Parts: sequence; structure tokens; C-alpha cells
Amino acid sequence: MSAAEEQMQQLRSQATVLLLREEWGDSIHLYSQLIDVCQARISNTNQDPNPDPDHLSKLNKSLCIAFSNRAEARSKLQDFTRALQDCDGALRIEPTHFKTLYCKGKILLSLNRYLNALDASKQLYLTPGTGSFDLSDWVLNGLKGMPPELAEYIGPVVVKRGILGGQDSAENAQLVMWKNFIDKVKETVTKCQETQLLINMLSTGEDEVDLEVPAVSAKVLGKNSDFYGIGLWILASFINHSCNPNARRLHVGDYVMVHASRDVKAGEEITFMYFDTLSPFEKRAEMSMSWGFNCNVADASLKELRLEEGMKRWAVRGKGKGYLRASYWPAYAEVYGSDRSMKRWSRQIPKMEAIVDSVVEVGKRKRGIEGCCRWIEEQRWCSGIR
Ligand SMILES: C[S@@+](CC[C@H](N)C(=O)[O-])C[C@H]1O[C@@H](n2cnc3c(N)ncnc32)[C@H](O)[C@@H]1O
Repeated sequence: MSAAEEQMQQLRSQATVLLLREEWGDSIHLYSQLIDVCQARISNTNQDPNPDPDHLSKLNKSLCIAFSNRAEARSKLQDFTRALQDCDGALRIEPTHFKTLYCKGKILLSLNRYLNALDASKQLYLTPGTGSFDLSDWVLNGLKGMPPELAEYIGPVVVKRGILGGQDSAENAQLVMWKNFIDKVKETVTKCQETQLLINMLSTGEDEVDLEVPAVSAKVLGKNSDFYGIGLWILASFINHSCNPNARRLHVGDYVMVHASRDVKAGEEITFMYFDTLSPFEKRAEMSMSWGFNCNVADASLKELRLEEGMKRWAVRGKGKGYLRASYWPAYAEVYGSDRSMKRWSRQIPKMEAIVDSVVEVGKRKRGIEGCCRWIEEQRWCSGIR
């Protein structure tokens, strides 16, 4: 190994250690040195009448990673302008560099530049060869055998090929999937006017210029106050609801991203909330029924959600604890109702009326008397109190 190569290797490993230790300032310093060395060597190699392409490609790769890592460190220090310049430096060398695109998207999102963030994430998800993990083979094989090894993988997961129809070619399978899908939609639409209305409102993704917030289907937002947003996301639609989920959804424009909200064990089913599990009991039951399943809220609240344990862990104290318990009042009643211990709980769980009054007080202070009346009505309606 030449002295120059040795110097580069040393710089690289020291900078990586600092990055992993989250010592951002020092790692930026070392990455800057590494970038200088890389650039000098690239320019020397280019002056060679017969440059070695392998050598050049290795140097460019090192330079790209150094830019990308310095961008990460700078973004952690909120030096977004220079972090973006570093991202662009890395992307000039490798336009589909996964980590850089991801970092750029996150920086743009922090800067509230949603449209640009959307562009960066589109490249991340749509450009072939960006490292997205394709589950098509496993899905087309009927989910048989061991699932692909994903425990260590960080990045997008896609099912590029359709799950219905023949396996002759990817294109064929996809066409069959779309045909079946369209047939099903057409059939449903003829039977149900409400569905027809909803489907007509789906975004085509063309009106994104007006997008102001990083949420929901762009076309729907703000144009019809009855709907917060609707859309069809094929992969996400495989995910079931849980009152104690391990993932969350994030909508950016017409894209839905699912990310873990806590550590997920290997083989554990991914779930997210379809509705707010802290909304009043009746509301939750109603929502789960509207999804066509009977979420056993009592069970979920005291067994699955382990509300009491959760509150200890999250250090929920005082009134907040009482309000949370009140939100699950029927669940407590169901579990402890026949027991004498319910007496103990009844002292600790405020009555719904007490909560509504307290919320009204906050509302008065926050919104002034004017907006308050409608709000009180809403709260009463939501809590099932009239
Ligand atoms: C978006 S899909 C979820 C994926 C669906 N289970 C599948 O296999 O395609 C929503 C439907 O899944 C079912 N589902 C979702 N979460 C559930 C749960 N916690 N318990 C029972 N059924 C659930 C309901 O039938 C619901 O209408």
C-alpha cells in the first residue's frame, strides 16, 4: 500500500469512528481532510495519460462517501446549507447514492422545502438500482419458505411485480394485477356511490405545486373539508391495525412511508394505528367497526396496550394519568367491574363530565370565548356526552 493510500485509509477510519460516536465537529474536520486528499489524487490520476479506471472509480467512491458522511455530520449540527452542498457533491459523483438521497430528503424536510424533499424521496424510491429491496419473488411464490433476510436492512421495501396472475414475466404479472384491480374497483363503484365519490377524489399526483404541508393526497387537501385525504397505497394496505403498534405512517405528498416506532423483533408483524387509540372508547369501537373488524378495545387497552405499564414507562403523572384512564373507562370497568378493586380505580379515574369541564377550561383560555362554544359541543359529541 502506498503512503498516500495509507493516509487515506487512516483518515477514513478515524473519521468513521468519530461519526459513529456522534462527535460531529471533529468528524467534519477529518472528512474535510479526506476530501482534500481524494480530490488531489483524482486530479493527479486524471493528468496521467493512461489513468487506471479501477483506481479512479475507487477514489471517486471514497470521495462520494466522504461528502455524504460530512453532509450527515453537518446536518446534525443544523448547518443545512453546507450539508446540502455536500449532498450535491456526492450526487454529482453518484446520482443515485442511497444514503445521500435519504440525507438530502431529510434536510429539505427540516427546511420545510416539501416539494424538493418530495423530489429527493421520489428519486430514492423510484430510480432503479437505488438499493430498494424487492419482495416480488417471495410474494409471487405465495409467501412460502423463509422470508427474505431483512433484519439488518435499512431502506425501502417494494413489491415491484404484481401478486395476481401468471409469473411468465414481471410485466405480465403487473398487467394482470392492474386489470384485476381495475375490475374490482369498477365492480365496487357500480354498487356503492360513496366509494365512487371517494375514488373520483383520488389525487393524480399532478397538482403538487400547491402542496403546502407534508401530508396526504395533495389534490384532496383543502378542496373538500370533509376528507382529510384518501389514497390507495398497495404495499401499505397489507398492514393491519394494532392499538399497540410498532410502526407509524408518514404521508409526504402522494407517498406513504412506514417507519418503525419502536424496536421490532425479527419475525414480528408490522402494524400501525388506523385511528387514534386515545380517542374515547365508543369512538374507537365505532372506527374499528367501520374497518370491518371488532377491535377488542377492552382487551387492547388493558392487556395488549398495558396502559398502566406504559404510563409508568412514559412517566405519565397527575391529571394526565387520570384523563388517560378515563379515556379507557369502560375497559377498566369491564376488567375490574365485578371486583372490589374497582372501588380503588373509581377514585383514580375521573368521570367523563369532569374531563369535559376541564377541557372546556383549557379551551376557554386558549381560544377565547368565541370559538369555544362550538368546540365544547364537539368535545361533548366526541365523548358521547350530550
Ligand atoms: C388495510 S387492510 C389490512 C390488510 C388485510 N388484513 C389483508 O390481508 O389484506 C384492512 C383490513 O384488514 C383487516 N384488519 C386490519 N387490522 C385488523 C385487526 N387488528 N383485527 C382484525 N382485522 C384487521 C380488516 O378486515 C380491515 O378492513
